[in-house]
Amino acid sequence: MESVIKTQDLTIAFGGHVAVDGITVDIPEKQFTSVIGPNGAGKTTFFNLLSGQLSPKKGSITFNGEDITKLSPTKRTRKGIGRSFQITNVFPNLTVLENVRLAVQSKNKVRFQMLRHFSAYKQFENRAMELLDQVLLADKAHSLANHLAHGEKRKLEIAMLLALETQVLLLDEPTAGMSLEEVPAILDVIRRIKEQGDTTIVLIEHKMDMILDLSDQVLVLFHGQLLAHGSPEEIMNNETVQSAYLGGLYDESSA
Ligand SMILES: Nc1ncnc2c1ncn2[C@@H]1O[C@H](COP(=O)(O)OP(=O)(O)OP(=O)(O)O)[C@@H](O)[C@H]1O
Repeated sequence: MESVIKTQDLTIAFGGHVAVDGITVDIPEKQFTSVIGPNGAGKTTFFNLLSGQLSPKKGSITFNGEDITKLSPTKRTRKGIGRSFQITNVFPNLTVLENVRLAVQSKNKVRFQMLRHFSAYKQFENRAMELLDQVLLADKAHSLANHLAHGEKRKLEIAMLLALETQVLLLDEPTAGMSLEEVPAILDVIRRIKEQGDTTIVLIEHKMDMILDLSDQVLVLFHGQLLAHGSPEEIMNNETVQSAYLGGLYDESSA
């Protein structure tokens, strides 16, 4: 299987604290990779290194074989690594549909003047509607963005991210802060993207049932290091993982 992202000895420290410590890993193309680990394990920092928000102290990242270690977040997005909060340029006083249409336009690098052609405008709007359908938010297309509930805002972010049509999606706890009723809809959205089969998805999550259900590969971080990686079954049966982390977590979540 081809790797789309490879990291080599990726390391970053904040002060004396090594938050990501020598991570060497392959993210396979068109697969679903989850990143798990206890609080403070370095998951978000690892994402920040992949998306370019942070620069490593040591090590490298390649994307489709090209060294991107020194590229800015914007350049990485253009190359095909999309991360939801990078594009959270949600305009609160525009409608949901207008927000997604603007994201579609930005992907197509279309300036305002071109929109005088009604057909171009309509084409982008249709694409935006398709995306809203995909994230189960079509019924809110004409609501103002700032009138959305928290879970709906996360769906809008995902629609805007999908508008960029990046090869890789980095999703950092997409269900965080959601009410229990909102979670299944987001799960559904993520499952649909996975089932379409052309996107590489990397997900940080704490919800183990979600990870076991969706993942092809699981990376376990612990104190900034890659403790284990493998299929969900391999991870569940890995004794080191169980004693370091999963045992406690599972007891907690099934209690
Ligand atoms: N900008 C920063 N400055 C200083 N320390 C930081 C910074 N970002 C992260 N850290 C520290 O690095 C470590 C890893 O943090 P990180 O947020 O990556 O963990 P995480 O696995 O995503 O945790 P959580 O599950 O709680 O989100 C933590 O000890 C955190 O306090």
